[in-house]
Amino acid sequence: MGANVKEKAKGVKVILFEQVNKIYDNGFHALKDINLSIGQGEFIAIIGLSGAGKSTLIRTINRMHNITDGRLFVNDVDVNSLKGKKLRSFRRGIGMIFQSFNLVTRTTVLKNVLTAKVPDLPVWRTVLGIFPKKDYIDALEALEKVGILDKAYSRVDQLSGGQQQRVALARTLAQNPRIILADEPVASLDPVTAKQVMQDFKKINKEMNITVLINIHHVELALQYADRVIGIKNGSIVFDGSSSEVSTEVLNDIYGGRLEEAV
Ligand SMILES: Nc1ncnc2c1ncn2[C@@H]1O[C@H](COP(=O)(O)OP(=O)(O)OP(=O)(O)O)[C@@H](O)[C@H]1O
Repeated sequence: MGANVKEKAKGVKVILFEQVNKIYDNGFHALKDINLSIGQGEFIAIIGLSGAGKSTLIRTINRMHNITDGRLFVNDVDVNSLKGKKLRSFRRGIGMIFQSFNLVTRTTVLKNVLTAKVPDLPVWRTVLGIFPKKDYIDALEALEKVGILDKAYSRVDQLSGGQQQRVALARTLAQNPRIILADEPVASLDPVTAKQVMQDFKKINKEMNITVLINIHHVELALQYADRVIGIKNGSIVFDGSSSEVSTEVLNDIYGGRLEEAV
């Protein structure tokens, strides 16, 4: 591990950024000299103004975005060196949750969760929609973990936004990930449902020791549920510490004095 990386991570280190920069093709410098070390089982909220670089940061971890320079390791694998089959299998080990759920709404909850198994199955099984018994058990267990087992045979478009986000979470769990990246997972939910979904994340984090990184605009939720907060401003990390260390001063720095708009 590089000596210049802040030792904030607890437990076994699973994600390591060393002097990472990301410059988009249009020349925009979105991540600047990022040094970060993240341990297995941490629950981290990434906060910052719109356009600060939060999505770019988490999307480099599963190589949805390539970094421009520096080094990025996940479980000691140099992420930038991955290609083809190895890259696809690496991505499957990392769950990704989006604000928009990304579900097939005109089919059942169970079928959506089972799609997590598709990459591992022979084509004939996926074409016929025939999954091994173990896959059904995994999918039903994942639904149970997020409290919507009773909805397994409901169509997704009959569910509320919060329930749909839980289906997305169950689909990710059925992939058996060690890391979950969530990009604004509660942004389109009402405050009560947003809390319930944050509780789901916390539960799977604690019970399954899955590392969770969440980009989030709701500062109060970030402080309530995350153990560690990373503040990003103009592509740089300006705060990295425990939620209890996040003071008004820290928030004013992260949000450039526009704190009232953030909380
Ligand atoms: N494909 C792209 N090409 C060029 N610039 C981009 C691209 N994607 C993002 N950016 C720019 O990079 C910066 C960081 O974007 P990013 O989406 O990471 O911010 P964010 O903090 O997640 O914002 P939000 O909270 O609004 O989602 C923004 O200025 C954005 O316009």
